[in-house]
Amino acid sequence: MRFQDVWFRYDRRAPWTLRGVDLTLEPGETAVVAGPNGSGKSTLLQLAAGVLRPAKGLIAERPEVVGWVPERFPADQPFTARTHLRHTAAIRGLDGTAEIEHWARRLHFEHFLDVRLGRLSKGSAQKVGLVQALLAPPGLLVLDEPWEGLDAQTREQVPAIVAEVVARGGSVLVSDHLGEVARLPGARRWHVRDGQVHAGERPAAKKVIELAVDAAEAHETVARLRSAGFDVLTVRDEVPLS
Ligand SMILES: Nc1ncnc2c1ncn2[C@@H]1O[C@H](COP(=O)(O)OP(=O)(O)OP(=O)(O)O)[C@@H](O)[C@H]1O
Repeated sequence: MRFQDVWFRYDRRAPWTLRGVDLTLEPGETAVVAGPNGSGKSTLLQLAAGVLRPAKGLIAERPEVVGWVPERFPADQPFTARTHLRHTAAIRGLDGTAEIEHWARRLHFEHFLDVRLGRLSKGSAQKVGLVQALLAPPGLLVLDEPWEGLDAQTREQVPAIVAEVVARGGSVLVSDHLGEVARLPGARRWHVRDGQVHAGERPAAKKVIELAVDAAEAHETVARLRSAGFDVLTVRDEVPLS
């Protein structure tokens, strides 16, 4: 996907939010959008997702299936989570039953599938917001502050979900306030400031090494690895081989 000299403002008399943005996101690439509050991160993501249109310029080669997870999932709808997800699947040309069950199991929300969206907590609604973007494998996944509002268990899943989209050749664009970038190995950084976007270098290819330590030493080992400059991605209990 390519941004070609993209300009955007919310109103014809308003100042430009973004000016002359030129960017490329390759298939299989992840970019993390950073920048001060109000700099235009969400605006950039909405342009990428096709939710907003540029006033000038062009966004070329946007993949056909775009999964868009807004910062706040609009939960004021008269549907249950299941009905909402079924509608979304139908728009994608899918039956969706198997996909909805898969994601409800994986993100632990089978118990509220038949609860109306308006009655869900913010975090629960965010899960539905995440899943509606994943029912059909996205060629582009756009995540606006994906860690915000999600419970810890679901947050742990975000890097794995991103990795799965990328492994299928999809691209991922994610904004990040909470400094969780380190958990997305290989991600590029796009910095938004004063209406312009500066793309950082493509990071060198990395390998992920799994290692096991005694539970009592886990905390200290993580601290030692981090202080030595390594990105510690996950810490989990050992799953015994069956
Ligand atoms: N719907 C809108 N109508 C008018 N102005 C808007 C609208 N949405 C955002 N803006 C303005 O556009 C600018 C960029 O907003 P945007 O939400 O893209 O920034 P952001 O970097 O994502 O901010 P934050 O870090 O606070 O989420 C801000 O000045 C904001 O007030």
